[in-house]
Amino acid sequence: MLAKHGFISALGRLTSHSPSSSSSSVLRRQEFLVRTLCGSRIHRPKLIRAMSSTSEADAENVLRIVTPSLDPKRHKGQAGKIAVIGGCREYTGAPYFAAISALKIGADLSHVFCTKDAATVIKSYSPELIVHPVLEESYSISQFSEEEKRKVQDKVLGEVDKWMERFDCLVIGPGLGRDQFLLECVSKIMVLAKKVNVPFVVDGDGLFLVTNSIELVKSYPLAVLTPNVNEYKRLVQKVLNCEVDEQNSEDQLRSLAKQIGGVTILKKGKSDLISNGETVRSVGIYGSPRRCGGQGDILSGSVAVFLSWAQQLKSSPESSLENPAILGCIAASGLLRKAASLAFTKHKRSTLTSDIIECLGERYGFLSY
Ligand SMILES: NC(=O)C1=CN([C@@H]2O[C@H](COP(=O)(O)OP(=O)(O)OC[C@H]3O[C@@H](n4cnc5c(N)ncnc54)[C@H](O)[C@@H]3O)[C@@H](O)[C@H]2O)[C@@H](O)CC1
Ligand SMILES: Nc1ncnc2c1ncn2[C@@H]1O[C@H](COP(=O)(O)OP(=O)(O)OP(=O)(O)O)[C@@H](O)[C@H]1O
Ligand SMILES: [Mg+2]
Repeated sequence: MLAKHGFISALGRLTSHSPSSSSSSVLRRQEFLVRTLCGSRIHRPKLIRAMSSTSEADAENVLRIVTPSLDPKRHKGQAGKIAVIGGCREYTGAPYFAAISALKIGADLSHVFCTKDAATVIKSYSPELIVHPVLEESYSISQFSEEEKRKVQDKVLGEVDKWMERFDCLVIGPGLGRDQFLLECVSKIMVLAKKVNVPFVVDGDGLFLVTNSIELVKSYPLAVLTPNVNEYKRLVQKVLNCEVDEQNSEDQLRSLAKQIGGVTILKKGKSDLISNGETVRSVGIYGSPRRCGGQGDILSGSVAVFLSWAQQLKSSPESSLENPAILGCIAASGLLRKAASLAFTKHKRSTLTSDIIECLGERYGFLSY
């Protein structure tokens, strides 16, 4: 055990000091990753069998592998450009939490595409975020003819489209609201993202949209859904046509992900469960007993960053073991839980989402170099 830890930390140091762009570094990271996820020196077929059953992921080591080194040769943007699609009249906290978490973890740029009403509020929370006041809700166009509404929709899509290819990952849904006109625009934004293979994490009201139009994500391997208990229940009812079965939650999650064509689903709960329809992994690190709103938003922003970092590790099409979406989910869940635990030791029952965000860097400090 200790010997394995020694080996792991030695290899961790090795990878974190070498330029992440070099192929030997990437190969070392992958070799390390395979060992970390599945135990040391296991042959490939055995490895694949090990991945196909539910097991507790070693989140801390996945975090270490996925995180790129802070290499002075890298330029702004290489550590990740994330965009959150969300923020409306009612909700300005959720998109802020998701977007600022992405920056706190180490992304270089974090954008928010929201409604005009939400934009000034979100900008005032933080000068770090790039905020685009481009989305429209029905109330602002209620006097418009159908033709004029179509023009507004085209304009919204044009505003997002000109940025789309620059993003490494989108987070669709935190604080989006459920306005029909706005959700129609967001459906089209998802189609644009799929066209250029930009991964996306769907959360909050994005899941409301997707549950009612499952074809938006079906068979898109770069889609990650992060449902909470209510959102999961609605997905199961809609897609599997049954109720949530807590006795067989792993099998049910696997079936759900398979039925949606192999998307990755992170089911949030006491233990977070992650599946892409084949393997099921869990992250049960002790977090915090506080269930204040906004923790799921931290998670969705974090998954986006870790997923895009994990994608940089991928070297060959046959390396199916290193599914970046699953790795991204494991890393994000592990980090959030550890940060929540640290925040709770400081603030106890007063712990708020912003306290947990403050702890992301602190908990992550040991990986920062
Ligand atoms: N500070 C903020 O701006 C926050 C905004 N949030 C946003 O709020 C929006 C809604 O997210 P929630 O997590 O609250 O959504 P949920 O669907 O989990 O819950 C919404 C509310 O409706 C209730 N509810 C859910 N399903 C129900 C049902 N079938 N019958 C009756 N009541 C039901 C829930 O108990 C909850 O109070 C999302 O856009 C989310 O991102 C949250 O992320 C929390 C923080
Ligand atoms: N019962 C629980 N015990 C321990 N941790 C939990 C529990 N439920 C959720 N969590 C943790 O909190 C994180 C956020 O999950 P939660 O269910 O609160 O999301 P959410 O409802 O979408 O949050 P938000 O308020 O941001 O919308 C999860 O990743 C999980 O790690
Ligand atoms: Mg949520």
